[in-house]
Amino acid sequence: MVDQFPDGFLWGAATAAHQVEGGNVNADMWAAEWAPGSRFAEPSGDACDHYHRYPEDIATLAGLGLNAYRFGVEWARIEPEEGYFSRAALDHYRRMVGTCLEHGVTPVVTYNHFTTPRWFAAAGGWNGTAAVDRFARYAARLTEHIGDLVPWVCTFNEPNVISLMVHLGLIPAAAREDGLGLSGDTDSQAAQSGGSWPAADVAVMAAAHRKAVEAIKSGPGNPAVGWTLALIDLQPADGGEQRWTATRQAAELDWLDVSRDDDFVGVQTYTRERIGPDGVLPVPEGVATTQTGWEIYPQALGHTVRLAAEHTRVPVLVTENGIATADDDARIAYTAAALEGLAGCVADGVDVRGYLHWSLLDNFEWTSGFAMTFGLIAVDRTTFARTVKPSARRLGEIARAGRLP
Ligand SMILES: O=C(O)[C@H](O)[C@@H](O)[C@H](O)[C@H](O)CO
Repeated sequence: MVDQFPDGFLWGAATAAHQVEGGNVNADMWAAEWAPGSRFAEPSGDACDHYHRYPEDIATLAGLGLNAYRFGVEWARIEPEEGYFSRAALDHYRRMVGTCLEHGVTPVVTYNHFTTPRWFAAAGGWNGTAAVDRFARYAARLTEHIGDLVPWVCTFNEPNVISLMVHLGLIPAAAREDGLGLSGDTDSQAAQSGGSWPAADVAVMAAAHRKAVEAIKSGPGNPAVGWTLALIDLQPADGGEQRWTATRQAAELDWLDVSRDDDFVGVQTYTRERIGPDGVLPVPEGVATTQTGWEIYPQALGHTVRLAAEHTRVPVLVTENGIATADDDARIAYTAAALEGLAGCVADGVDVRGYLHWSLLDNFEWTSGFAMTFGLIAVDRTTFARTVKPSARRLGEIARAGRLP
């Protein structure tokens, strides 16, 4: 069994601003959580209060033996009103980066993880005329303030997520048109779940990404820049070859094409979907699934990392991988099997730079609320007290050893 990882490999965990910080009142998503008929199981509210407790959480991550932390910056805090940039918020995120560096933890910073300021969503979101310039201006202003300290920047988290859900038939094609801007079209599922999720059109998101990369590259520091992609391990089932080819091309390969001009591609994988002639096949009876109803299929990661590397020819960073479960032994087994697949990639010469587990904390899983527990650390929903799970210690041991047990 191959089990070795290269020196300097990034071992860590990931979070997103809206899912852990709390009190994100200027975000489009916040409004949608409280809207009548909202699709959210519950509002994010204080989430994990990470906005205040990040020093403790980063210290815990470092104490476990992990050396990297992927977190998101909340645009709605940085630019609560169009053209007005909050110095206090910029300073907050510079302190977060500083806290990572103090603990010898490499910060991997995501500039946009689904949520946007209300004013941006109200202006049509990603299909709004000035979306590209607005995002680039925000990226430039943020880079000016933290760029000198940040070695890894993800412009977008899963810009292909809506495209993937549309092509897998998980949300209505209508989402393709309105780009989930606040078009007032409350019928479309995603519109009810609020805000401006990424546009389904790769060209729209690629344009915003490319202009942001230029802004970041012309700022202080010399970060590696890329975006992260939701890569489900799509597999053709009997008679599904044609549909599989079309789905993979539109929802994954077209987006990977964009990464060819980047410093790296962030791979985010949890499971597989089998594509039959009429679409996604249900998980067979008796096959183990997660709290989210996904098949427990850790082998998916090795498959998608190989796909991303072969298709882009750029280094791969695993920016998300994990399992929603209350059974922490299942999390330990899942992570070990996923890492085995990743070690196989490394042994075959695939340029993999790191593994960031989703998630550092049990957190706000969007419309599912807090019921889905992906965390290496449990969070008491009343006191916010943190409890480190055995899976966190196990990942720390693997990180320290740089190899699988
Ligand atoms: O994929 C996403 O939607 C995000 O990147 C995360 O925000 C999720 O919480 C995670 O993937 C588990 O679903």
